[in-house]
Amino acid sequence: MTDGTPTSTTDAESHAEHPVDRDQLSHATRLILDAVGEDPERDGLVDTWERRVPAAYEELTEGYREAEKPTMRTFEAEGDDLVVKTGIPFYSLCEHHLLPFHGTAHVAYRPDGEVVGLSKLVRYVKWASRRLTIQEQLTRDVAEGLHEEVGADAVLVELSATHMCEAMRGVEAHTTTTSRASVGAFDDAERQRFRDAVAAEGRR
Ligand SMILES: Nc1nc2c(ncn2[C@@H]2O[C@H](COP(=O)(O)OP(=O)(O)OP(=O)(O)O)[C@@H](O)[C@H]2O)c(=O)[nH]1
Ligand SMILES: [Zn+2]
Repeated sequence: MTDGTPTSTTDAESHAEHPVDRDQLSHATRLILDAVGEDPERDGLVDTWERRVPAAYEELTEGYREAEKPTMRTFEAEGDDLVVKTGIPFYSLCEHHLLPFHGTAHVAYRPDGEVVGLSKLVRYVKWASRRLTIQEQLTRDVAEGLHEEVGADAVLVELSATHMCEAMRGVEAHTTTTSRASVGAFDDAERQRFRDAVAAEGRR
């Protein structure tokens, strides 16, 4: 359980609203190509630094921009039974190597008079993932973000991910890392229900 606050500070609130500077991204990409011994002017690479990489980075860092945050419409609903959603795919970038880590998110929340559209849980995880971060921080960002957005009593989040910085380079091991974060309290029966739902997802 990730109860402490991770040292990484990648939550959206810690960043001023900052539009992407496409020219700078283009310049930086050209420098990287040059630095690794490529010819940025060869046919196959001109569009890469001029257009493709800047556009890709703009998309992959949408999580810094509140304007891109999904609208979390809620509906009044009676009852406080746990809502559990498993198997949400996500893709993020590690802040250490700028390489992807990706996997599956599972979220649960106890409603407090309101529920949120189910697709919004998926959209929120995808949006929050689009930052440079570490897995533990992303897990906490999703838990705290959903708590605030949904107005839920309590939120529980589990992420399972594979890190390309471990798989493609460095230790060169394709492993799975699991992290959890929660806001509010859950009783034993609720935790068991969450574990059962996650386990059932793993068997699908
Ligand atoms: N806790 C945590 N560590 C991560 C995450 N993503 C990458 N790392 C680790 O960050 C560490 C960075 O270690 P450093 O020694 O600073 O960098 P490095 O020399 O590139 O390390 P190696 O990857 O071991 O080659 C590595 O152990 C990575 O596996 C993450 O999401 N959470
Ligand atoms: Zn990394």
